[in-house]
Amino acid sequence: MTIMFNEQAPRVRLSELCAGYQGRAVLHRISAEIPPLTMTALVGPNGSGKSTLLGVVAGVIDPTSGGLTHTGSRPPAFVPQRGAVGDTLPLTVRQTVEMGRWGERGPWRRLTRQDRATVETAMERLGIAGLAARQLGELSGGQRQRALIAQGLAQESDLLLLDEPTTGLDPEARDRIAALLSELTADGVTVVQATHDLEAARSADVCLLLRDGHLLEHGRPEQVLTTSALAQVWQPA
Ligand SMILES: Nc1ncnc2c1ncn2[C@@H]1O[C@H](COP(=O)(O)OP(=O)(O)OP(=O)(O)O)[C@@H](O)[C@H]1O
Repeated sequence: MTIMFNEQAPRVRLSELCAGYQGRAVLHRISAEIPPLTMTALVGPNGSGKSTLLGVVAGVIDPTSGGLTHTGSRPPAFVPQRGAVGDTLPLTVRQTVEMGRWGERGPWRRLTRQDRATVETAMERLGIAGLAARQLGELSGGQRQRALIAQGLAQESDLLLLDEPTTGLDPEARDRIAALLSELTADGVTVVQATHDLEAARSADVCLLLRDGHLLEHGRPEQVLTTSALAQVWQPA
């Protein structure tokens, strides 16, 4: 199925893509397009391959076969699941967010005034400017999550990939992030999030429903999030 919301080429095109880990096949012949300037939600039960697919789009996992095409000129910004990042690193919130600028600054990592302004804005947008000097390890899970999202934002990519960005957040923080992500798409960013948050999936422009590494459905939320899909994903037997 091809979904085009405008005349522009898809930001990412997957064709017959397969991927996995050391001989273990996880994704099976995934063909899909991620339209630009939209929010795409990856949904599916635990272990269905959402994180793996994000990792492939992020370029941290190589496909074993099939094609992956990016039309953007900038590398994607990838915000992995919080559990994948050491919570005990001796870093402040500001230092964590500053790491988002390293890709631009190269090996010397000397930040410009503009970089520092970008970092400040990213922290403000996530509501963590007041925590800038705090150690990451002293924060609550939700605060750390927001610091990692701010790091992704600071990369100023046109493609933001987030793995479960709202998991473990309180309703206020969840709403803040939902609003931020829709602002970003309006500002020219293509957003892809793996999510178990039904509200986030419903508010996406496109949903990709995965099960056992296969793409079952691909389309608008109202087409994809059917009663039976919801029963599989949100109330697993
Ligand atoms: N580093 C790894 N090495 C080997 N197998 C892995 C690795 N990471 C994930 N897998 C396997 O790949 C499959 C898909 O996992 P993945 O994390 O992509 O699913 P998911 O849909 O994101 O799940 P969840 O909703 O639980 O986050 C699972 O069977 C998992 O055990």
